[in-house]
Amino acid sequence: MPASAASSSSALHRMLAGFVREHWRAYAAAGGMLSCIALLTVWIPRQVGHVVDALVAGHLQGAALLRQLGLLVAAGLVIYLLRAGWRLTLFKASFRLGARLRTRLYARLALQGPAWFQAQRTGDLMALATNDIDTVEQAAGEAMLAGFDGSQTLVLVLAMMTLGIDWRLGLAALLPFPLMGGAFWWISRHLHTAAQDSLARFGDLNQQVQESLAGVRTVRALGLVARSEKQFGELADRAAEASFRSQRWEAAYEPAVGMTLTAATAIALAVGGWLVARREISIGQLTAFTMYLGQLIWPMFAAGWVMALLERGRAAWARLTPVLDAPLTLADAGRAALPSPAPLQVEGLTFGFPGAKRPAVEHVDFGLAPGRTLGIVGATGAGKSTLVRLLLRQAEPDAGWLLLGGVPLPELPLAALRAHIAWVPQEPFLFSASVADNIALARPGATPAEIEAAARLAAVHDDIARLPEGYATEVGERGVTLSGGQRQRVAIARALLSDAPLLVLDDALSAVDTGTETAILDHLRELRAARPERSVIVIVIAHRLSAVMDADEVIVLKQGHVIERGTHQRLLELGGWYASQWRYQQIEASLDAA
Ligand SMILES: Nc1ncnc2c1ncn2[C@@H]1O[C@H](COP(=O)(O)OP(=O)(O)OP(=O)(O)O)[C@@H](O)[C@H]1O
Repeated sequence: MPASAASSSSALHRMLAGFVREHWRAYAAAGGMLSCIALLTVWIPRQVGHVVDALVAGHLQGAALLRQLGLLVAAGLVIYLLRAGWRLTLFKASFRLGARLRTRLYARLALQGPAWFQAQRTGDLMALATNDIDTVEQAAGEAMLAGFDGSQTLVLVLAMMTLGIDWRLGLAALLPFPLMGGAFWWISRHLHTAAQDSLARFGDLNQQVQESLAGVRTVRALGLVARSEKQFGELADRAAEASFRSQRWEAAYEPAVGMTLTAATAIALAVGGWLVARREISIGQLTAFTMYLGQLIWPMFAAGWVMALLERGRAAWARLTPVLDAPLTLADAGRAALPSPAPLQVEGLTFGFPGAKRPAVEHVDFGLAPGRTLGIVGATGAGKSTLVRLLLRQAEPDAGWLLLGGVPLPELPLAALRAHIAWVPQEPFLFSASVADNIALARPGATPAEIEAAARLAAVHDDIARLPEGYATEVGERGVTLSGGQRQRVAIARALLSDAPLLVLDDALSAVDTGTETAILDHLRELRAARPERSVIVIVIAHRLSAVMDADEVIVLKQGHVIERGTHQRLLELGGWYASQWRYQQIEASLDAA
């Protein structure tokens, strides 16, 4: 076995052992049921042997015969019930492992920053969350129990064959088995590599699906459908081939079992026939012996199956652990409580994306008291969204501080920080759910009246009322497609409903017209005037300066630096970038109106 396979195998075993220890009751219950099944299973041939011998000798008739047969049927029924019982008990536990791994993966992803995601492929991460975790789950469920069941059946059946019937016959029939062990070892080695390759190809295919779907409009518009189809076809073929190779190695277990058992049966009949002729064993005993041989099929198949499941589990675990154990780009160790109201303080903030020539923001300072509004403007690429990323702790600053309520952000629990901020990005995401559910996302218990009130504030109520089923209309991937401006306003309604004390509109009004923009900003102002005690901080990032003209302070960013700051009036007087941009936008607006 290659070194990597060996280390992934021991890592998988360690993880599974920990899980079994934790859920020992479920495993013990399932193991107990399997032991009863095994005992009953070996009892049946022995009983059949006695019945055959008694029939041959003419001792068994009438009610006694019926009773014996009834006992056999009852044993079959109990076996059936116990089999259903262990499956239910065990699979419940292994599904829990799958759910736990998915949660762990998800929690890990939530704590990684942009630099880490840049090095990952979305399709691969999706494959890990689905296919690879399913595979590990099978190793914790089917593989563990089939392994346990197979081994105990093997021990019991062998004991019955050698000690219960005749040890010479038992040993002779076992002669072909070491050959099968060798074949299993050889098949497993190849299966590990094939399984790893198959999982990786599935990841590639997933990645292509993800990219194709995300870029389907571009692909169509550029007339690249044929090229994209060809690429997809090639990856699908490769994934199918890799899966086939893995299945082929799995299938190789079966003939190895079949050939071994045929050889063992031939030897048993020859040696057994000789022993019967010498009257050292009875015909009934030979019958029972061949039945026992038949019962070895299950442990043999179980061994092949378990090996296949474990090899696939190891391959999947080897792909999962680098993601699960990747060093976090964001630590979530903060335990400080967030004071309320919490002013925001930004001091000497500097951050550069990995590999970038210059920082995206550099030495940025500003302070925002509760209840105040800050406008952030600047040319595209000036660093506006990067500031928000740092505020949401999607990335860590290289230097400087962000403090909320006087507490540096890393000292706050990440969940508390993110719950404190309602962030509306330029291209908000709507989930496949109703409009109402999308708005209520941040406050699932919100009443329809509260949802509607938020939609009115975001100036989207009338648009929603015109949808086929109003607020119940499904939107997102599987529903009605809303326009960019409608999506932005639904997201603003979602943010307003959340009641978070810090609202960030990150170019979130870019797709709405100036009239609607004014209406939303007026609503916001009225809302804050009506509830001054909430003292919400608002940060408005915009290209259109009309969106920030009422802010308490506006900062102008250029190449990551604050080049101008002040109120709208003060900036106009300054006669710099803001003033010329304002004049330009005024002319543009009057031309549009004309
Ligand atoms: N994920 C990233 N990786 C590397 N560089 C990035 C990344 N995101 C942004 N940048 C760079 O950081 C700088 C600031 O980008 P940012 O998105 O903050 O600008 P912005 O002012 O919000 O621009 P826009 O108005 O176009 O949204 C730009 O030079 C941009 O190219």
